[in-house]
Amino acid sequence: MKIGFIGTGNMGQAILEGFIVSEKVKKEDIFIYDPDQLKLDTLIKKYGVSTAENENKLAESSELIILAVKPNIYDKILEKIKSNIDGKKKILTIAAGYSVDRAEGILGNDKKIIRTMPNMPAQILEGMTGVVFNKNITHEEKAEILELLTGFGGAEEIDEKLMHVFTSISGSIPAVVDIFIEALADGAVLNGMPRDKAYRILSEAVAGSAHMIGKTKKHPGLLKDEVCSPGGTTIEAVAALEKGGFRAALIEAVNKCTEKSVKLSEK
Ligand SMILES: NC(=O)C1=CN([C@@H]2O[C@H](COP(=O)(O)OP(=O)(O)OC[C@H]3O[C@@H](n4cnc5c(N)ncnc54)[C@H](OP(=O)(O)O)[C@@H]3O)[C@@H](O)[C@H]2O)C=CC1
Ligand SMILES: O=C(O)[C@@H]1CCC=N1
Repeated sequence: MKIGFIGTGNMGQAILEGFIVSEKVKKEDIFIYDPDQLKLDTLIKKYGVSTAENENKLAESSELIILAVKPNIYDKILEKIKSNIDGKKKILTIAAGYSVDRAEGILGNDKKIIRTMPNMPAQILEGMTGVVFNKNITHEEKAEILELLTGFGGAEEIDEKLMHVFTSISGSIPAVVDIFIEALADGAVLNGMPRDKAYRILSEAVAGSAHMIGKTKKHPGLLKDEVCSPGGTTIEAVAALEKGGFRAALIEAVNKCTEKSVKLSEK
């Protein structure tokens, strides 16, 4: 399948890298367009992909078009390329708060639209992508797209009304985890550990703890209890977090993030 990227910023590049590293897509089948020529030149050199003169040329030569620009220019770009989108091509969106309805409103409800919410670990094949298909995507096409997206991590079809909260707990979550690890490393540095060593240890310890939840299927509260020895070290950390409002801050973070996705969808 010929795949075109409109926009090769942070997320576009992460997906591009995911396709190449996973070998799900041949470099000859990838086209990219971005107004930043320097960015294009770097990516062409790095991945051996091709560029297109503009958004319309890219749409003409691609069967699947990935719109990887900021949400505020989605309408403009879709308007621009719509004459090149027939009933066979597929448009894949990745923007926060950009509904299937909105894309259909511009392209027509006879077009094939896939709304996704990927996340940055796609670039190391450990991404998580939420997917919504419009009614024009066939059963076979759904399987083909899910197979493509699982090349760079997990992918699952979700109900579109859950896409706002999915954005909070998957699309945006790398930033939350990054802050969490950075702050924990500050604590380690405070106690004399070199920062690079702390980051290396934390990335393993945090990944392992996260995998425990998925693999053991135990309740996270139970896993926490198993770590807290009576009168031991961990319960001191737990007490400090509760005192600092850690849980409330995280709940509010998910809530605010979800609200913002809703707001973006109302624009
Ligand atoms: N970053 C993330 O972790 C995630 C992002 N997303 C979604 O991905 C989308 C992109 O975000 P992100 O990658 O972070 O943003 P970036 O700003 O990093 O990337 C957007 C890219 O699009 C380029 N661009 C601007 N205008 C055009 C145009 N007319 N044609 C082609 N390219 C254009 C920009 O160039 P220039 O910089 O020169 O303007 C930039 O390179 C957003 O819709 C966001 O909601 C979804 C999940 C996770
Ligand atoms: O911050 C954003 O709006 C995008 C969507 C999810 C992650 N980054």
